[in-house]
Amino acid sequence: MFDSLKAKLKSIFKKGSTLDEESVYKKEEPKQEPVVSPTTEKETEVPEQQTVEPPKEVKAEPARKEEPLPVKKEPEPEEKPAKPVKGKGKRSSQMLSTSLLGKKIKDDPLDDILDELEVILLESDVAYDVVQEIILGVRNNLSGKKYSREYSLEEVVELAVKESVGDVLQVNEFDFDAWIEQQKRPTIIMFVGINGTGKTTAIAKIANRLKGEGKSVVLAACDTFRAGAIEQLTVHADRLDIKIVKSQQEADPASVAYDAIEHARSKMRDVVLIDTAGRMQTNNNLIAEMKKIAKVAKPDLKIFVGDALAGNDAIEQAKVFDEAIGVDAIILTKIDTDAKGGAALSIAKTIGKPIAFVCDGQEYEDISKFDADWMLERLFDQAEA
Ligand SMILES: Nc1nc2c(ncn2[C@@H]2O[C@H](COP(=O)(O)OP(=O)(O)OP(=O)(O)O)[C@@H](O)[C@H]2O)c(=O)[nH]1
Repeated sequence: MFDSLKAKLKSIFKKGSTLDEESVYKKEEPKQEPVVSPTTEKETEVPEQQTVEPPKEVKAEPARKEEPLPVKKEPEPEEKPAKPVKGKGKRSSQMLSTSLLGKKIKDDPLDDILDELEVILLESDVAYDVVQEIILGVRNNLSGKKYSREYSLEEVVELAVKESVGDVLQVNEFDFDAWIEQQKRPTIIMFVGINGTGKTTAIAKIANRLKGEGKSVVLAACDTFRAGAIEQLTVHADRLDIKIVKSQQEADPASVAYDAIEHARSKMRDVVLIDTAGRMQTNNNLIAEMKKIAKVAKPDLKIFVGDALAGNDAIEQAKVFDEAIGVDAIILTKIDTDAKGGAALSIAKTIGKPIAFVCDGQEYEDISKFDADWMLERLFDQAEA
């Protein structure tokens, strides 16, 4: 998963270690007052700096003035924050130097690294606007800042990139489980997307998940365009022992949705999952059909299912469905075979809709809730393994 992007990012972090740095030294011996660096964000070290006063034994030996003890040239106490815990919650600002000593990354080599990062992200199918936002974030995190000597530049660059990517991912998150608990019964969820993206499989995975939580589920086989689609959903319904409402091929899909919802209402079922036809998103009939189903079924949630491998195309498809019926959330499939990660990184930001789940295989259990930490762990922490 995301292997190519991970490997390329790793090469960028390594370049961090060869970055030109300039050491920053104090201009003159500080007096006893602590000097606060402009980049200091926490004053937690102040007490330590105040105790820089001579240790006890010096006080005890005032007479030895004639032979001064060698004064340490570097009395400047470096701040001692905990070593970075790679991953969760770490901010690059915690690596900033709070003392007069530190190191700064020079701007020219930083520009080279950022240029390379831009190419890597674009090659990985990250949407252009999202790439620019990530680059700007990294620049803001690194440029002109003074870092504690405690960290290698490799660590500093990695954390700056990770933080910037995390900011882009954190735009909006969607807790499906919490959401569904607050809904009326039956809750109606409609799935849209072009064919072959894994829509039917994703519906089966969600159905299995809901069933596992004790909810009763009805499937609505509204892809009446393709006979195979009805059969495929029926196979899942049988395997999962879930009710399916279906009709003949070429029946009106909106009427199938209506029947499924009526069935769920009369039998007091919890959730109706509506499968819809695929085809290309540019097909006007398809879009008209989606609008009609949405009008009749009045879904509580409309989920766009996109194939992660499609990269920027998945984003374009999502836009079309969003304009037509208003998408509320996204499921990205086949993430297990996606080396680039571009769609996962940029679809939510570009469409302004959250990724609810990602699917990473063909088994019912191969579905995970998506959030920024999930993505960051796979892109960065596993890259160190
Ligand atoms: N590797 C992998 N394969 C998947 C995943 N999700 C679905 N597939 C496979 O992708 C193929 C298409 O999946 P479907 O669920 O039939 O796709 P669909 O969007 O319903 O397609 P239509 O019925 O043609 O509209 C199937 O072979 C699935 O087993 C996934 O997360 N990972």
